[in-house]
Amino acid sequence: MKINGTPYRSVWINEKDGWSVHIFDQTRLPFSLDILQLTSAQDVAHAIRTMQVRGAPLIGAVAAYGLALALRHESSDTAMEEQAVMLAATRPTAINLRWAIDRMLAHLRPLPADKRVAAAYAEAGRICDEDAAQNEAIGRHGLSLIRDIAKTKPAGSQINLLTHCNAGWIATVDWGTALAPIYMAHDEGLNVHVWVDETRPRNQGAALTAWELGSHGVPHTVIADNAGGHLMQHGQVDMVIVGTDRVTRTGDVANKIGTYLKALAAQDNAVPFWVALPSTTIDWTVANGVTEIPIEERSGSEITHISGRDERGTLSKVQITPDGSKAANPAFDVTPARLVTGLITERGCCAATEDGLKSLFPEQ
Ligand SMILES: CSC[C@H]1O[C@H](OP(=O)(O)O)[C@H](O)[C@@H]1O
Repeated sequence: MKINGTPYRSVWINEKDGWSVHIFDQTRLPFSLDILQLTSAQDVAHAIRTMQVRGAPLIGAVAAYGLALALRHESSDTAMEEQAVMLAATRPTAINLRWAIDRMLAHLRPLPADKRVAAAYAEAGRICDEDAAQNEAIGRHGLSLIRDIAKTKPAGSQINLLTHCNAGWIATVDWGTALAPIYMAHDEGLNVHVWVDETRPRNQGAALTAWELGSHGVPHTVIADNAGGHLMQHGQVDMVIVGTDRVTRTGDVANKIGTYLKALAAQDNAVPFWVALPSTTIDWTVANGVTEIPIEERSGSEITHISGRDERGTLSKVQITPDGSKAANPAFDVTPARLVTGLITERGCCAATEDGLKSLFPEQ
């Protein structure tokens, strides 16, 4: 996507040296656009753990380059396996991370050690190109849903969408998942408006989705996480569209904490609840999301403290809870398939069911 007219992806190889990896430091957005140069697998692991880089497809792509960086240092079998385990362990919920590492290992294990570095960069590049193409396709399929909503409303009236967290281009290599259809609808002239859940505690909505939509000129309103149900009760939401970190073969959806509550409110108000995902986010080995998907528990300090820009324009962090108060911070929840209207994938839309997914992915 473009930033001030310049096209960017959210991960790229430094053209000056041809091997170091560039990402945006997403913990500094929306107030500062800082490019981070990653030169080792340890740099990549730190960036993923601290959420300088985040978003299910993107952490998979960056971890793939992390393995390439590791192989530049040492390309033996033992070193490669050890670094792969280290990178895969950086965050537990998004299946894309495991998927990307497994794909890299399957490609690299058969190769002699002296061929692995070049092959790793090439495969990581393919992972990036495929993600961007898949998300563009998700955009086209999701666009048809938004067009259908437009047909049910008076010509030109506002189409109100609600999204949770950030599933935009900066959560992927390009285009995004939940936001891709929104960008395309806006670009073709549909009158879309987005309710942006702030998405406590890391505020990916308030900081990242709002920044993305504002940069692209898409009308949007940031709301408290707890406001969505009220808006749905008052007919202010035509469709909920979110991303995901892992979808089971039966259609259960793991996503940022709070998604489940939005799905409950959507069902109670007969608001369509759609989930956008590339097939790299499907975990075909898991049937029951609630009992089988590992939920990341992050530091309580993300609850007790909040970051932002103060009145002097300085990025700072302040405490918002009393000294000594405990905090619990599950980072994801699982929305049962029964609450999901449908899934938007690169191959089209389907029901959030095993048959629905198999209809699009019969090879599985
Ligand atoms: C397109 S995947 C976006 C997905 O990833 C986010 O999690 P995090 O910001 O913790 O990496 C969130 O669950 C989004 O829906």
